[in-house]
Amino acid sequence: MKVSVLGAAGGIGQPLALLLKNAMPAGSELALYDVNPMVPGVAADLSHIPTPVKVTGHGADQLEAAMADSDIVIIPAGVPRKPGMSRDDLFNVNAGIVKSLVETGAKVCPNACYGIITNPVNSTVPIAAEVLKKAGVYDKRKLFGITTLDVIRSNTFVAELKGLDPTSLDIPVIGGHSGNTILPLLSQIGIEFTQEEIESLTPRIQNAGTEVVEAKAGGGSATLSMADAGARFALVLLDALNGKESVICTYVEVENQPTRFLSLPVRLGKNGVEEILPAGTLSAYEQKLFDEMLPTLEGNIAKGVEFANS
Ligand SMILES: NC(=O)C1=CN([C@@H]2O[C@H](COP(=O)(O)OP(=O)(O)OC[C@H]3O[C@@H](n4cnc5c(N)ncnc54)[C@H](O)[C@@H]3O)[C@@H](O)[C@H]2O)C=CC1
Ligand SMILES: O=C([O-])CC(=O)C(=O)O
Repeated sequence: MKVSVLGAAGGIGQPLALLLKNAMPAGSELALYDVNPMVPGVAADLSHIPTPVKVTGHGADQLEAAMADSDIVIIPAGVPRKPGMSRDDLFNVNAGIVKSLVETGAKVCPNACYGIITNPVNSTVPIAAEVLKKAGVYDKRKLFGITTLDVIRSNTFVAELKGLDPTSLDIPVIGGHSGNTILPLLSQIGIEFTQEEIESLTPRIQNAGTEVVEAKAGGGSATLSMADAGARFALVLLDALNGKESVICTYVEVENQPTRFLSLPVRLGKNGVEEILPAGTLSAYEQKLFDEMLPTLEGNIAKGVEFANS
């Protein structure tokens, strides 16, 4: 299988490529693309690690070669937030980047699965969907917004609070990937919380990205934890394409839901999305937050669709 990473010289791209180089199955290929001219050097650097994964580096004018025949395309290309910015403030720059990358993918890897990391994810995934649709190659089973970081943060924060092993947790997080659209379902994991604990954990999870942006003080947003989350997602998807199914929360096109795109638990298999699972029963608190965030998510989706079709 071939995985391409677009934006591979960046803060997320480099550690993500490292994690993939060390964990992808023997015989697979990792193609790294970036507009930053150092990307062949990132590939040369990684290629010295003795794992049976071939790494290639592709500079600005080699996007087609990087993406050609990819089975999975992971996109962290674009600008990150600085303190005081919302993810939506990145739209003007990042929407065009995602649009043009996916336009090329539609030509050279029409059957690829896409994992979108570039923010604002709530809008960049609908952009990718519309671009692929226009090109006549859209398969909604193969387009994902990567929201795994929200899940691993939830696991970490709950484990810290309750003195548990974080690797024993897999907390469902539904909705989208920004502020109040991120909805962890703490009522579903068989752990007792006081309402006070829930009302402190939930906003901490929703604002965890901002916590990192502020702590980095102008130096960017989460890169290392996102690389870990991105690698987890890509490896689960690779396994699924190879026949080993898993369930993971991810932002996909859905049916019979209040919005066209939503993060839900999804069963991944050989064709990408095999089944979108129900969110299950929400507590009254979670249902209220879900209902309240819908207009924001709907607006983010509409903005992406409009941009892609303008
Ligand atoms: N989905 C999620 O949970 C998360 C998403 N993000 C998002 O990921 C994106 C990347 O973040 P970082 O890696 O920290 O930024 P960065 O600035 O360190 O790296 C971005 C890379 O993209 C490259 N790039 C820019 N335009 C490109 C193009 N047209 N084609 C290919 N490469 C291009 C840059 O040269 C740079 O190497 C941001 O939009 C950020 O908001 C960040 C953390 C979590
Ligand atoms: O907060 C940001 O801008 C980056 C991001 O999406 C996250 O860390 O969840």
